[in-house]
Parts: sequence; C-alpha cells; structure tokens
Amino acid sequence: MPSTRPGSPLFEITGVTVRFGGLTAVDDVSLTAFPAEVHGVIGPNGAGKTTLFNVCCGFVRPSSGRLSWRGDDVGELRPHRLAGMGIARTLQSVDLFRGLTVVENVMVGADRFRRSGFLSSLFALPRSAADERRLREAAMAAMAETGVAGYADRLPGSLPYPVQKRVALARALAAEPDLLLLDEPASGLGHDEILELGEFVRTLTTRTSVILVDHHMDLVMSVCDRITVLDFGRTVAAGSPEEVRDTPAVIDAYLGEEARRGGGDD
Ligand SMILES: Nc1ncnc2c1ncn2[C@@H]1O[C@H](COP(=O)(O)OP(=O)(O)OP(=O)(O)O)[C@@H](O)[C@H]1O
Repeated sequence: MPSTRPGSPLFEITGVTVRFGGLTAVDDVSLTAFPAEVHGVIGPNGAGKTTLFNVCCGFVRPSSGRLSWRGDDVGELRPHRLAGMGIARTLQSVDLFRGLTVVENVMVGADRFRRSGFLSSLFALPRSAADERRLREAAMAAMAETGVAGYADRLPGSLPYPVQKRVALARALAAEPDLLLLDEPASGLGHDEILELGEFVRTLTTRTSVILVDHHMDLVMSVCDRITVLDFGRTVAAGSPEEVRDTPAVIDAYLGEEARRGGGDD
C-alpha cells in the first residue's frame, strides 16, 4: 500500500446523500480526513451524524456520492473490509463480544496482523503459542494505554459502561489503524472522563487520523483540527474550531436544539 504524502487526503467523502424512504438523513455532505488530524462531525440530535458515520463504516450505503481512500475510489465500502484497509472504529453501542473476556475482545482487534482467522481459531482450531502470545501482548499494550489492563480477564457485561467504552477503544487501537472512526465516544461519560478522553484522542494523531462524531461541543472544539457541522442532514459550517464557532448557522442549530429540549446539555 503506498504511503500517504503529508497533506494529501487519507479519506474523502464527496457529495454523499443518504435517503431513508422519503427522509433525507444526509444531504450532499463532503468531508476530507487528512493524516495526523482529528476531524470532528457535530450537530444536534437527528442532524445525520450517525448516518454519516455509518456510511464511513460501510453499514449504510449512500444513495449517491463517492468515498475514496488514499486517493482511490473505494466503491462499495463494506464493514469487513475496513480492518484490511487500515480503518478501525468504535460504535456508540460499544458492541463488545459478551462471551469473550476483555483481553480476548481486544485480541480480535489485533487479529488484522494474523494470517489465519482469530475467531475460527479461538472457537475451534488450535493456534500456536507464539501467535497467542503476540496477540495477547498487542492487546495488553492497547489496554494499558486506555487504562483497562486490570480488567483483562473480566467479561465486558460485568464492567461499568465507561470502562466498556475504553475496552472498545483499546480493541480499535490494537488494529493499529491509519484512520480511527469514533462514534459518540463521550456518550455516557462524566465531565472529567470527557476531558481525559479529549486529551487521549489528541495524543493519537502521532499515529492515526481520527474522525470523531459527537454532539459534545466542548470536546469537539478542544480536540479537533477541522470540524463539519451538520443540521437536518446538511453541512451548515466546516473549518477550524475558530471558523465554525461563531458561525450563525451553528449557533442557530444548537440554540434550536436547546429550545427543542427545554435548555441544558446532557
Ligand atoms: N435506519 C433509518 N431509517 C429511517 N430513518 C432513519 C434511520 N436512521 C436514521 N434515520 C433518521 O435520519 C435522521 C438522522 O439520524 P441520525 O441518527 O443520523 O442523526 P444523529 O445526528 O446521529 O442524531 P443523534 O445525535 O440523536 O444520534 C433522523 O431523522 C433519523 O430519525
């Protein structure tokens, strides 16, 4: 795979539209993720953030538009192709394997570097001690980074939600992605945990690009190099945090949401 020149786009979404029946959830949205940058997607509830994220993961096929990876059209993006391309993701729903321990879950992320399938060998075929050791070491390193190494042998369901989110992040990092897609990483976290998350995501840019979808304005503003603001499926602003912060359409979108919810943030 050719290396990406500094400054050349890593992942591009061009003119993507997603329709669900008569509803246009994402309307002609374009976004470019550059190497070593965090690109944020924000917007009030129902703005189309998760739908756009699902397009990036191959869960949702756009009605029109184009996706490209390192300058090449990726055509129909499929979730199972992401890891091989160098893309990892965490989902809002956490999505850990309930029957596997924490370390086994994270080893699934590191599986990208194995020849034979990790899951098939886990459930059926014997695998070499060296393979097992290497995967476990990679998993433990990722878990140490996100602060969950102490939970290695626990089942995810027995852990608090914020810890499960850290496990999911460790699993994505164990894949050593070139692009990390994070859907609502701050949901369910307290104020201090969100600050910690923001600092951690910032450190990731030495080794991966990040697309971060979240509605926590403070997190996105403090962590992202570039931001795309959606409202009713459309891009209402795009640029640096400074550029989007004072855009009237952004203020309108958030004030509008506050009014709809009766004020306050969650
Ligand atoms: N599978 C689907 N079928 C029909 N409509 C959908 C589907 N998924 C999303 N929508 C609709 O598309 C619009 C955008 O939803 P989406 O979940 O992408 O917004 P969001 O910005 O992620 O919102 P939230 O912050 O509440 O998660 C909403 O009106 C939603 O009801």
